[in-house]
Amino acid sequence: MDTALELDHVTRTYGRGPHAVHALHGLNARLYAHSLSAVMGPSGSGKSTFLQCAAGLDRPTSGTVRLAGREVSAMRERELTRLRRERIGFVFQSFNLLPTLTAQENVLLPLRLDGKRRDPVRARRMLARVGLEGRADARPGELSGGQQQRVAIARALITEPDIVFADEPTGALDKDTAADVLGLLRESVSAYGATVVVVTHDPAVAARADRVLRLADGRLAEETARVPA
Ligand SMILES: Nc1ncnc2c1ncn2[C@@H]1O[C@H](COP(=O)(O)OP(=O)(O)OP(=O)(O)O)[C@@H](O)[C@H]1O
Repeated sequence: MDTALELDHVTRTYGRGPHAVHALHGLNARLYAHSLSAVMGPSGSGKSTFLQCAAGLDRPTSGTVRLAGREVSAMRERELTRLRRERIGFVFQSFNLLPTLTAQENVLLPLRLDGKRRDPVRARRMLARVGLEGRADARPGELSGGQQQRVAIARALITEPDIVFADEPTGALDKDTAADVLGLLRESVSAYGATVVVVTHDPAVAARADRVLRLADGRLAEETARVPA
């Protein structure tokens, strides 16, 4: 199995002296390519900090983060911005679509920001893949929560990133819609070989993940791999 993401002795400390909080505390973790990993743990265990450091949105206080073999923790800001834009996809709990753009324009946004050719055929194909054939011209306000999250997933996948980070992607959805969205993330792994890391409180996500990493007090407390059926 190829390693997609490797965290080696990662510590992220907020504040100093007696008030210092170790959000991550010497965390060692490895996530594999072409699989769905869930990162879980109680509130305050370090999940958001893990995601921020892993995705190059924040820097560890010490330790190294390697994404697809490249040391993210050592990169300069410009290089990090490029890496996030080209090699990482993001999916958020609140969808984060631009309300004035159509579904198709939202999907094409990462390519537009990157100065790449905006290929509407590719966007429509991607929307069809996530079950939104025929809704390319709808604006987010005309779509349900589940459909908006599908657009967000299509947007995350359009650049064919090395890794997609999803932060509570089912958190704002009802149970059935959440199951659909989760099914779609699973399918992007099995059918298209995507690498997806979901940070979640939702046990239903963990149940369908290939691997579950449980954090406690900024450390890896437990790691379980799903036994193939
Ligand atoms: N900017 C910050 N300044 C100070 N302390 C912080 C900051 N961000 C996070 N922390 C602290 O670091 C610890 C880990 O926080 P983090 O948000 O990573 O946890 P989490 O597992 O994502 O929690 P939740 O499930 O509630 O979102 C907590 O004790 C939190 O209070």
